Amino acid sequence: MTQTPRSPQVGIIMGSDSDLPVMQQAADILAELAVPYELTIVSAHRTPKRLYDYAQTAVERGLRIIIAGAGGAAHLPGMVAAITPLPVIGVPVKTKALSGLDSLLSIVQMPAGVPVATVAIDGAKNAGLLAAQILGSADPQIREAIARYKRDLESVVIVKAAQLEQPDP
Ligand SMILES: Nc1c(C(=O)O)ncn1[C@@H]1O[C@H](COP(=O)(O)O)[C@@H](O)[C@H]1O
Repeated sequence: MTQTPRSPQVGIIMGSDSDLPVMQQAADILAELAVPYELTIVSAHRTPKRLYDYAQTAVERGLRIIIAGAGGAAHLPGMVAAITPLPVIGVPVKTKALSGLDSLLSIVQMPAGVPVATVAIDGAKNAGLLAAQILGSADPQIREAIARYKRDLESVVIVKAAQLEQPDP
């Protein structure tokens, strides 16, 4: 399991290593914001016992939020949410056959009582940001890192707008 040095607060899981190019974006933004995370592969379909153990021990291992990404018949986020009391953010991973609409609908259409906060198809970066924002609501250091990130985002757009508005020499 890939881990940052401090005890992880966010668990990032995915159904297959083929999801890694997408799910790595959640890890990257958490690293940028200095939020400790762990990252591994867990599948409701292929490793049901591992899924149960992961979700069942998440709280005692110190996790505060779980980001779960999967493609196709993406049952992983919902099954994790069924087992753990922690908030779960679902990432629908784009598929070849149905462009990720299958993943999106599998994750977003949860029955009442078992929510999964679902981001856009391949929206792993936003999943990481959302996890940091949830943690930041009770952690001033993370909140400040998010505020800094937003200021940077704004500056980039302002600079681009200024370049665009400049008359041709
Ligand atoms: N949707 C799930 C689950 C699950 O929901 O438990 N486990 C694997 N998968 C998905 O199957 C797709 C194809 O997997 P492979 O590339 O390994 O064949 C992946 O996007 C994975 O998330």
